[in-house]
Amino acid sequence: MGPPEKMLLHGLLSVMQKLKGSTELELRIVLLGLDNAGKTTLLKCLASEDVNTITPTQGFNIKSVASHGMKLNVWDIGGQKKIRPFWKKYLENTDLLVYVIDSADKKRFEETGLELSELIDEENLTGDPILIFANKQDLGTASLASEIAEDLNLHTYRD
Ligand SMILES: Nc1nc2c(ncn2[C@@H]2O[C@H](COP(=O)(O)OP(=O)(O)OP(=O)(O)O)[C@@H](O)[C@H]2O)c(=O)[nH]1
Ligand SMILES: [Mg+2]
Repeated sequence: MGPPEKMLLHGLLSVMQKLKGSTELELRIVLLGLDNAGKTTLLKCLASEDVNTITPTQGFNIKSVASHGMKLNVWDIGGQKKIRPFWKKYLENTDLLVYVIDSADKKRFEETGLELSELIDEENLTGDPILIFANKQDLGTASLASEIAEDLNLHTYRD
């Protein structure tokens, strides 16, 4: 697992522990985002698996990872346009949504922002934390997380 994924995992687990208390031992985490954002790569990093043979996800992948005394059931859903209508059905009973963005794909910020705003209207998500992951920060052309937040109007989202 590379340093960014380690930081992500550590950060999100401490947030989840605070939100849910220390009693919750199993969490359902769903990864969503446009195709090519890096969701499957993230899933494989979290599971300490090789990331060199990844192909676009046609349906979904699920992995269970033990970490920080918790069992994380991580769902990675394909982001291609034809799969997006099915995203909603994975949100039921979700503890955390991680929305992954390719920070270097500026021409698709509008598209990813629209998909995100549709997800946020889903009632299955009400009250659940959402983490927006500005992925591919290693690329020279990547936008900063703060620029993405502004582009996607994240400040307009509440609760
Ligand atoms: N440079 C760089 N490339 C990355 C990073 N994460 C993923 N990639 C690359 O981005 C491409 C897409 O990665 P995937 O993990 O397949 O993306 P995905 O979101 O699962 O895509 P779908 O399954 O189609 O929804 C692959 O070529 C990855 O190697 C990253 O942090 N940096
Ligand atoms: Mg994938």
